[in-house]
Parts: sequence; structure tokens; C-alpha cells
Amino acid sequence: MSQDETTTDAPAGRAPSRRALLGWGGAGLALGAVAAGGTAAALRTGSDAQPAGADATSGSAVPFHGRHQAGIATAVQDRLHFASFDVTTDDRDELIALLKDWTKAAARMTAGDAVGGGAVGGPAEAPPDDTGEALGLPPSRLTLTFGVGPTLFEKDGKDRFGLKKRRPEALIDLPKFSGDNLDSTRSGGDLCVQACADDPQVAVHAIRNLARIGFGKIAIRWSQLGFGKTSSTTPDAQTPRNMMGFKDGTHNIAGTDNAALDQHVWVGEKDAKGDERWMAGGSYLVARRIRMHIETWDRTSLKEQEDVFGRDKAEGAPVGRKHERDTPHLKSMLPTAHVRLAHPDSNGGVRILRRGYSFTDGTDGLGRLDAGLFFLAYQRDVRHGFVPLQQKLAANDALNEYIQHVGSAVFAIPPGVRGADDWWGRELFA
Ligand SMILES: C=CC1=C(C)c2cc3[nH]c(cc4nc(cc5[nH]c(cc1n2)c(C)c5CCC(=O)O)C(CCC(=O)O)=C4C)c(C)c3C=C
Ligand SMILES: [Fe+2]
Repeated sequence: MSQDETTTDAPAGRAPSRRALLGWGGAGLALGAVAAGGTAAALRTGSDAQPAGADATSGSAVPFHGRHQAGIATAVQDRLHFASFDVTTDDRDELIALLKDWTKAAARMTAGDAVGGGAVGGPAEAPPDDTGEALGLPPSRLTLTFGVGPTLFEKDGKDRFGLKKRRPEALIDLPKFSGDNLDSTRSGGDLCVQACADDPQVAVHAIRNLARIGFGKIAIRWSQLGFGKTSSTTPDAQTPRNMMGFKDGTHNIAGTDNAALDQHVWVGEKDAKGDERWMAGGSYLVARRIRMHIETWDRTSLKEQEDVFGRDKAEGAPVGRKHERDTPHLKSMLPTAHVRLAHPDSNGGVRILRRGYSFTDGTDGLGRLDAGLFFLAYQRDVRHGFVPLQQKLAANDALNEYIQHVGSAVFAIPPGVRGADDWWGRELFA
């Protein structure tokens, strides 16, 4: 498939787009989103223009272009398909062409349109540009968030794409933490795409089509499906529960809290100097596949479960308090309680934006669920965010008896795509 075939808009009379197939039904959904209170968000154009607090109707589209990539501060969608890719080509120009093609396809899919010339209506002799399983589905708040891993800059001592000097200092190789049992086939990666949507079919379709566009240049290294978001960037909405039955995401950074986002999540102009300038407005992502020993947890008393977190199971209130959002009194919790250890007051003010999902990937052959938390955390600098937090949790957390980290990756997340001529990673390759 040539670049033109994969990226150009459908010519008149060719394939109908997903939006066109939705017809007036789709228009009705969009209007519904506006009428339901999303007016301001719908009229703005940046990806950070639909903050987490904005009304987020599940069928609507999240703007793709903006200063920051969507899918970070954006209100958390219900489903995830996360993919990590190995770059298989050695050719820098081929990689750049792929990123341009990806960006065009991502802009279309997040708007609810089919890739390239669409899934139907094209020449009968050629495979269609789009695989088709999202035809007729609304945009479903699809966001596609793109990142680059440490091995894109240097692998086995080789500066593969002339990017070595551009590697940000904050993009470290994560240290080994106590208790880690990492599977290399579920870890690392040169590139990543986080697809979040309210419909799993829309998220899966997006990753599948990006992988297809990249055939011969990239290969999926590992991927993770997620359901049941385990964090919230919308404090006004009901906090979701994780697979352990506890409310998860109560004290997270809200997508509307610009001061906290600037302080803890976005890479600032001052952070990104010289060869790192391309990261201004971006962020750093740590992904950890954390398996839960669900069967052991399910045999643990309610008292012990609550002690492990330092919050009660029903309301999510901190120990000794009544309501979920009451200020915790950390000293009332056990010294090993997860919340006491992870709270900013125990860590010199460190905060991260959590955006993880539950997973259940069948059973492990020993009759145990392969289930847990696919932990995703965004931060301004991994060295001052995830690393010190995880060092402390790995050493002291009572939760460790019930979990094990089995996959790990870290990615630099470039700033947002500014407009139709911009593309994922443009400033990195400039
Ligand atoms: C290194 C960072 C963290 C890892 C890894 C982690 C794993 C993990 N967490 C839960 C469940 C909960 N976590 C909660 C709070 C919480 N967790 C972290 C960090 C990590 N968690 C932070 C920074 C916080 C916020 C602490 C605070 O400021 O109060 C909670 C309580 C509710 C909430 O605020 O979200 C739960 C529940 C699991 C199950 C897990 C690994 C599987
Ligand atoms: Fe946690």
C-alpha cells in the first residue's frame, strides 16, 4: 500500500467514512453532546480543549490537535488497547514517512472517520485501506497517544536513527525494583500507542490499523487490553473500583487542575533545553503490568484488606474519616499502608497522574486468573515521579503480598500535534 493510498482523504464518490455511515444518527450524537453541556469543549480545537471535567458524552470525538496530546488529561474513557512496537526498519526516512502516515490515520480515526480511502467502495482488486470493524460506530471519545522508548535513541550501542543526542535525560532505563518479576516479552519497546475509547472495538480497530499501516517497518512487541478504568481524572464523577474492589483514583491529578498538570505532568519550556527542546509540552509515561494474586486477596479478611490500603472498602474514606474526599490522617494508617506510603506528604510533594485499567487475560494454567492492574502513570520527570514512589512502595507496601510487577516500559510522550501539517515526533526528527 503506498503512502498516498493510506493517508489521503477519500475522493468524492469513493468510500463512505464512519461519520458518513452514521448519517443523521452521528450528527444527533454530536448535537446531543453539545446540548448536554459540552458546548465550550465542542467549540474549542486543542486536544487539551476537552479537559477531564468537561462533559464527555461517550459517543463524541475528542479533538486530536492541540498543545498536549489527548489521552493524558482527557477524561478517562472506559476501555484501553495499549501497544508497544519494535521498529524493524533501519531507514530514518522510512520511519519518518510512517510517523506521518500514522498521524494522518490517527487524526481521521479519532474524528470517527475511516483510514485513507475507507473500508468499502474502493477498487475491488485491492485490499481496502481500513479494516472495517469500526464502520458505523461513533468516535467513542477515541484518543491515540504516541510515545518513544529509550531503544529508539540507542540500542545495543547503536545510534539507529541519528537520535542518540536527542534522548532526554529524564527518559531513563527504569532501575530494577525489589520484587520485580519482569517478562521481557511484555516489557520495553521503541514506540507506543495508547488507544483509549468508550467502545473496545474502536480502540482495537485503531491499534490494528496503525500496525497494518506500519507493516514491514514496525512490529507489535506486546499489547495490553484494559477495561474498567482504575483511575479518574474527573473528581466530580463516581470513582471507579479496581479488581480488588476498592475505589481507585480518588486522589489523582484532575484533568482540569492546570496548576498541578504544569507542576507534575507537562514538561515545561525550562525543562526542555537544547537537544531536548522537542519535549516541551510533552510528558513521560511509565507502564507497568501488575498481576494481582486475586485468589489470595479474596481469602483475606475485610479488616486486613482495608488496612492494606488505609481506606475503607465501601466509601473509600481514609482511616478514621467518614467520606472519600476527606483529608487523610496518614499517621492513623499502618506504616505499611499503600495510601500512607504513596501520599505526596510522605514523598516531598511528589505527584503523578494515574490512568490505568484493569485486565483479565484468561487463566495461567494453574487455575488462577491472570488479572490485575495495567498501571499507567504520566509525569514531568520519571526520576522525580514514579522512581522514588515505586522504590518506597517496593520496599514497604503491605500490598506487595498480593501483587507482582510482571511487565514494564517507559516512554517519552511528545507534545501534541499542532495542525494538519504537523506529525507525531516532527520536532524530534527536525
Ligand atoms: C508507583 C506508584 C504506584 C503504584 C505502582 C501503585 C499500584 C497500585 N495501586 C493500587 C490501588 C490504589 N492506589 C491508591 C492510591 C495511590 N496509589 C499511588 C501510586 C501507585 N500505586 C498513589 C500516588 C496514590 C495516591 C495516594 C494519595 O495521594 O492519597 C488507592 C487509594 C485511592 C486513590 O487515591 O486512588 C488505591 C485503592 C493497586 C491495586 C496497585 C497495584 C496493583
Ligand atoms: Fe496505588
